[in-house]
Amino acid sequence: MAIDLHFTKGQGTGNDFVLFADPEGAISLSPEQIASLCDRNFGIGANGLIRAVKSANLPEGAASLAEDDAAEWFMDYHNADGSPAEMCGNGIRVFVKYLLENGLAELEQGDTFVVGTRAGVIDVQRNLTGFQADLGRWRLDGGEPLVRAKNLQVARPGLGVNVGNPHVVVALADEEELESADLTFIPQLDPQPPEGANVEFVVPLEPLVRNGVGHIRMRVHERGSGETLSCGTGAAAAALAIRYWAGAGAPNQWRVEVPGGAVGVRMYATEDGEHVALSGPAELVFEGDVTLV
Ligand SMILES: N[C@@H](CCC[C@H](N)C(=O)O)C(=O)O
Repeated sequence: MAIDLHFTKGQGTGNDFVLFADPEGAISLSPEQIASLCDRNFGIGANGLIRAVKSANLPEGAASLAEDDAAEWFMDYHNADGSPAEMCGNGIRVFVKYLLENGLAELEQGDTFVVGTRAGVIDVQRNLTGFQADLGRWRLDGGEPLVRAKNLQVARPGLGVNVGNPHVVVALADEEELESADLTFIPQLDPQPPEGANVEFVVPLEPLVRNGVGHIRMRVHERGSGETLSCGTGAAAAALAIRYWAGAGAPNQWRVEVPGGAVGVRMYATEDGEHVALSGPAELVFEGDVTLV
């Protein structure tokens, strides 16, 4: 049966998404249908697909409502290849912007909007550059696999960081090396994490710390999507890894440059452990209608 979708294209620092509203949870797309919508040659083109669905109307939403009954909306995120992902740091800002612009939610300055995701309930607030999302408690997870990428002469030790979804961060020598890495191929991890991982290649900028803020530049190969212009959770993982390697005295606030712009990362203590928050812009670009046959 054909499926008619009214969609919106959105982006945050060049990480781009196809969004559509399905409050009742009535539209179930196959991985192949999602991949065809995200295809840049044969579809709309995007790094991922976001379905806005009421938490009450999908099985994963029950955990969100149990965590916080204000989590009315669930961000059902899929990568460009159709695989589901736990979280998307750039996507959640675009998701909230989409709900607000379409009159599906309200958010006053200073208030917090809560969103259900497969990584738990995420708090989002407006700020000067767009939105800030509290990604919650982060953890070192995934060990220190060796990372190989085309054009990098030797394998490098990475650091596994989980910020709701899995990442491996690798520090490169300098910007020349960062530029020359060929990310059209999936970076090889040894050992390979069973769930796969997003892989961030990072260099510190000079000077690393300015006015108490750390500065790094990153490129990313996203699990299920390939190289993208930005990855919000990846930026958070990269800042956490660089701070870990830098040791005591490293800042808790970072500016992460990505090919599509820059995002902010902040680590702060809470009663339930250290959280990491991500801030950056969100933009809705165009709308359209598509029929999936
Ligand atoms: N681009 C996202 C991350 C999207 C999910 C990721 N590819 C995964 O599979 O974990 C971001 O901005 O965080």
